Amino acid sequence: MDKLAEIMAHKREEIEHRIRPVRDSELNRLSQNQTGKSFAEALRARRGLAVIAEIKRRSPSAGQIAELPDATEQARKYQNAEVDCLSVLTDEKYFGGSLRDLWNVTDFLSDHRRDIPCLRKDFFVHPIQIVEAAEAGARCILIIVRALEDDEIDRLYDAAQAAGLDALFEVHTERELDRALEFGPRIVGVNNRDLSRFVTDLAISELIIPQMPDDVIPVSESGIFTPEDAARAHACGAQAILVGEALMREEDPTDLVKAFHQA
Ligand SMILES: O=C(O)c1ccccc1NCC(=O)[C@H](O)[C@H](O)COP(=O)(O)O
Repeated sequence: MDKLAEIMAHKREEIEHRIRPVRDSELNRLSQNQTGKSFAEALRARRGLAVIAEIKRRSPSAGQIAELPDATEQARKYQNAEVDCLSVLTDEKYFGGSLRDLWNVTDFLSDHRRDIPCLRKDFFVHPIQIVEAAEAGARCILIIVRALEDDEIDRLYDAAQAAGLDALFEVHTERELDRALEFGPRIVGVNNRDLSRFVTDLAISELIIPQMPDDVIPVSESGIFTPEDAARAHACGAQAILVGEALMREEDPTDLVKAFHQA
């Protein structure tokens, strides 16, 4: 079984005991709690290349990346570095994150009056995860096109919109982009990493991003380490990059974020 399929199978099992019906009225109530900029607005507000900085302790491809007892320490570094959005990995088994991390990070940001929208980075299969994301203060969820059936994508995107959240549609091939566009997404990320084989290649963004329509915000994700990598993403049309490992390995990510913004 490839790694993404293994993770999705685990996720379906993990959330089984939390599944319950999620009504539109509950999602609409959650949408009324949203304050500040949406995820899409924060990406559009940046002149130059926007940076979505990820809090990522470990991953299946890289192994251990950072010892991080408290996710808010990384959020503080990212806030000081003036990133545009955060991505908080909440999967425990494969990435060492938790929903508690997301709660802590969004509490930290609101205590410091910082309007930095957060993505709940997890493997979404059911609207209950969207309820959890909205309750924990996320402004965006992830839809991995390859991992889901059309009816699941429909259900997740409807629920996200009803809860007032954006959705980052993630694709890795031209066919997946065609599928994603059927749902009218506002934000589409091209994952440069093949999640089955863990080969990372920025040429995937260079192939797919130019094919996106003008009303979509294109994001290049994974394998971006240097300002030159960011410049490649920007040159092919990315409005934003999503970066985990490179920023997590910096003691102070400020200079690297600045270089990414200017790439
Ligand atoms: O990163 C992995 O090894 C991975 C494996 C299987 C599923 C998802 C995976 N990563 C999720 C991501 O999309 C990345 O964390 C994100 O794009 C940042 O990537 P990077 O800058 O290369 O850390």
